[in-house]
Amino acid sequence: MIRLAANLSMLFNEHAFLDRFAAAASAGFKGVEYLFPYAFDAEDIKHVLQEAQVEQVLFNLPPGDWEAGERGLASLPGREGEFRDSVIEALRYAEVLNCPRVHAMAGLLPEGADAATQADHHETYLRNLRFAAGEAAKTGRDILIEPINTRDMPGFFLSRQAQAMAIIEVIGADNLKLQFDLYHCQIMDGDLIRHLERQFDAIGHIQVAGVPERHEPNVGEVHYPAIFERLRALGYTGWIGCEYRPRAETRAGLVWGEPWGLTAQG
Ligand SMILES: O=C(O)C(=O)[C@@H](O)CO
Ligand SMILES: [Mg+2]
Repeated sequence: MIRLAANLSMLFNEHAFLDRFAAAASAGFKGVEYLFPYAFDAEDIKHVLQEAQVEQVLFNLPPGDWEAGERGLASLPGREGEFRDSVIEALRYAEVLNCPRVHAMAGLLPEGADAATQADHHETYLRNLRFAAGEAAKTGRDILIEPINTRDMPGFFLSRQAQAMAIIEVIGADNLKLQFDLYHCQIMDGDLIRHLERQFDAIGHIQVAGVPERHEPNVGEVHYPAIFERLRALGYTGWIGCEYRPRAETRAGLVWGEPWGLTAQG
């Protein structure tokens, strides 16, 4: 069964944030995800989720100073206290929103980072992810890590699928999983279906977008019907987050999703 979630940081931006939940539901989405809930009271978001009858499927931990260019704290040496606070805060929202998983963004390496600095980030990342997985396990939630392409996010610490899989393996926590974003994988690693098959057991969430412009999935070089078919054959029962920038009005561009229950006409 293909279950599609609307990424409300990118889709339905024609509406104010709290109105995007109903807009997504009326287009056929059963779940929603977005970057961050923290500018809103958790109870207010819970209310719009319930009104729209959609599930909250994912959001990110507080990422540090986003406006100043920070992109997560999980691998940043010296920021461990802030990272721990971010885990607690995200899990507090997850509890209210009944969200089973949260994404811990890795953060950026300093420009020109030498091998010692990279090793320091790696060790910090491992320690922080162990802490996060331990805290999340207390309420039965998953922590996700996502390789992100370094064209969009230069310096992002976690950029390759193999790196993420090695980290998941070395930590060995059942609730530390891969956020498999096919858009990033296509740019950095390619070979999407083989990655999907090899990594299947580690996948906690999937995201899609057209490549290379990050528009609708039917625009660009990736043939998503073949990927959705393989997911179905593999027995994937998780969510697929639609994390792309619509070329024009969100609803008009949903034609690509009609075979999977979305409706392009309002
Ligand atoms: O950019 C992406 O891709 C995401 O999934 C965001 O949550 C940033 O990690
Ligand atoms: Mg993503």
